[in-house]
Amino acid sequence: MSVKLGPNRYGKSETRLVRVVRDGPVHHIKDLNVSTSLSGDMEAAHLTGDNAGVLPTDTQKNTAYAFAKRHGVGQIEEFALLLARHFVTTQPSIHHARVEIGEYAWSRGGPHSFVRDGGEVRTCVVHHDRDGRTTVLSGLTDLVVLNTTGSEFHGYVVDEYTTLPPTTDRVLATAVTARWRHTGESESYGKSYEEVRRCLLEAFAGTHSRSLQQTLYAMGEHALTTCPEICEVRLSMPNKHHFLVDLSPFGLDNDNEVYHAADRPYGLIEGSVLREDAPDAGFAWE
Ligand SMILES: O=c1[nH]c(=O)c2[nH]c(=O)[nH]c2[nH]1
Repeated sequence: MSVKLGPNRYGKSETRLVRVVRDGPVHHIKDLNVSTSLSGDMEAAHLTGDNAGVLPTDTQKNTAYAFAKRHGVGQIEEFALLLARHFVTTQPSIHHARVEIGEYAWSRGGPHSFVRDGGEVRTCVVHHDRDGRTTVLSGLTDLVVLNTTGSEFHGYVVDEYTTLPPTTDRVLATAVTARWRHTGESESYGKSYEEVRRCLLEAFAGTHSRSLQQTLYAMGEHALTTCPEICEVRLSMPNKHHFLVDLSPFGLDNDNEVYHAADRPYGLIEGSVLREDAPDAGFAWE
């Protein structure tokens, strides 16, 4: 039997990096989770154990720390691009770099004191290859949102297993994971991020929803029609079901007031919304 090496990549995942900038008595922090993944001439490493082309994952981690000191950490997309370009341009054996960063937000509690903001994480995924092709995704995870009305679900398929009652007024709640693709390299990733996030929230709150699918599309559409620098939005939204509790055993009615917030199972609604003329995504989503 004959076998061969298929697609492969390697790197250091989840390097936790905190950069403090000491501006006199006022300090600033950036709190990152950096994952690097490299690929290229790795046949020898896999087939014969020859590591001559392998940049150790430990070195990849060190590079992230050294770059945080040397270059500082601005927008996560820019830091990811810096690292990706460095690996590809300095190592002949490395043909492609993927750098993913999550940024945890902290609010100021004092000149040198900070309070972690909720569970929401800003994210990016950057690819760069030796032909100079670069792609940038920005995004967020765990943006938890809830509407107490303005959501219906009815008119769906009913078969012999359907028990779900139709509703014209329900709680709609989800934890949004969103990623959006930049058409080129952006001038201002920070401003772009704030604007896309604002659009997602505005559409979630402002859409009279007949399903989470319809809300998902409205969110992507609003971001794309407002932000010219992006061409595709991918959303993953668990339907965090809120079930009305039957209070009749206690002689109480329940007119959409008391719910059981179930954590599982949950519906998972996922989709992509893109411009008609969006350029080919290439390796952006890999
Ligand atoms: O918005 C919804 N979409 C569905 O596809 C679905 N399925 C379900 O049971 N509840 C819901 N809600």
